[in-house]
Amino acid sequence: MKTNPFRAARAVLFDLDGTLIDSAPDLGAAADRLRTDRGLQPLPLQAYRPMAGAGARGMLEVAFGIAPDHPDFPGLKDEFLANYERCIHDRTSVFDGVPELVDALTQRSLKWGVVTNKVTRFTSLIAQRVALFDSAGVIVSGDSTPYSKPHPAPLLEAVFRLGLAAHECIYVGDDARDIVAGRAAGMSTVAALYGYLGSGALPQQWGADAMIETPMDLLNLLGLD
Ligand SMILES: O=C(O)COP(=O)(O)O
Repeated sequence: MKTNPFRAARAVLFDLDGTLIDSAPDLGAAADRLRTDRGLQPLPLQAYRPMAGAGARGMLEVAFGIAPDHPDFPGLKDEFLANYERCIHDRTSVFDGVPELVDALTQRSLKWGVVTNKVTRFTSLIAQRVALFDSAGVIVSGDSTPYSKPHPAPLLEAVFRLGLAAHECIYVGDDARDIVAGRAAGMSTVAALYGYLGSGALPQQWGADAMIETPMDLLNLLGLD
């Protein structure tokens, strides 16, 4: 009989923005500041929220409707990142249920970690300020390897640092690119439906092995509830 990969897991790796932390209010505020500094009307947080998982690219797309190939993009991106650094933890919170989930994993001797596309400059500020991350076995950022998700390299780096094999790990994320990366790395994947998902996303079509409505649903999947 085939082993259930969720029940045989030895570690759970998580995406950061939209999966462990609700950073959309600060990301949106940093982008909206660019608008108000230019005399434009502020936009509501709901406009920014679905795109918060796409970092600067997503926020500038909402604030100004521009893509990375636009000539103004690099300058606006630098200004956005400076704004974000100033407000990075003002309104950001850990999603309800995440601390309990992480406690349950560590109590059952499962390792856990973070694989994010956020660059180290910001990931480390958040890790320093949020106690949850003290028990993380590994934190891999978007610039920790030459590639970022959907490339599997950051996930494989996390697996290597944990001293495990990819098939012993689960990857949980709220974006199609998380599921693509997890599958390419040879992990079982879980789509976090409570996250940002991306505008107009159809997570049922991402090819994830499972979907969860809340962080604590993961315990049931792992057979730990
Ligand atoms: O900042 C980003 O690009 C998104 O970060 P994430 O991978 O934790 O969702």
